[in-house]
Amino acid sequence: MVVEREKVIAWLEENVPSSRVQHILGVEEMSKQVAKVHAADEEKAQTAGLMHDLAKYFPADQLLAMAQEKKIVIDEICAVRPHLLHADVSAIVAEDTFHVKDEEILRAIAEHTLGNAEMSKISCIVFVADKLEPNRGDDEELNAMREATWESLYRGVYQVCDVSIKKLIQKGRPIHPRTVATRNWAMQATKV
Ligand SMILES: Nc1ncnc2c1ncn2[C@@H]1O[C@H](COP(=O)(O)OP(=O)(O)O)[C@@H](O)[C@H]1O
Repeated sequence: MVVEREKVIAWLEENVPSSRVQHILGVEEMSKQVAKVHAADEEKAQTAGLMHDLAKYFPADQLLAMAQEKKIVIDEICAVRPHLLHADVSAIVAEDTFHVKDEEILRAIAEHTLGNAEMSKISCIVFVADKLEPNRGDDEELNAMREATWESLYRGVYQVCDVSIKKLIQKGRPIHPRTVATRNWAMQATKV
């Protein structure tokens, strides 16, 4: 593995609640499996899955300060909801604390919540695994997205975007435009 897995798990056990560690391990495993099915680098997918939520429980002021220090663009929605920066900040922790240098892994961590148009396969894999790993539950909607993902990674991505957008609308929350761009891109990508 690119990083020392046991060290990351020990760090997570200190910094996130045990239910979140279970989710993270679920994302790690599902990322590896999806990578295998879709002929992507399994080790990179697994590493990005393991590290995607390092900063999940950092307080808002810490997320904002770390993002500012690294010159990450803090747009209007992230300014109002700094929690969305946990993805970018997790990539910072992966690089600074665990010395991850691989750009594809770092991008996959940074893109796991909002997605991005033109995502790499590794980014797509972590994006869907975060929403679909087994600890997320077992209802019809989740299972349909899982089926789609095994058949076509891009179909999985756009279906996950659809459901995320639908849930944000139901809760009356703002929708980050990057997730809309991700949906449109992934939908197009299923046709080529
Ligand atoms: N595309 C988006 N636009 C705006 N808010 C979002 C978007 N995606 C997720 N969120 C919000 O960000 C928070 C964290 O999302 P996420 O990391 O996916 O949640 P979790 O892993 O805890 O289920 C949630 O409150 C969610 O509503």
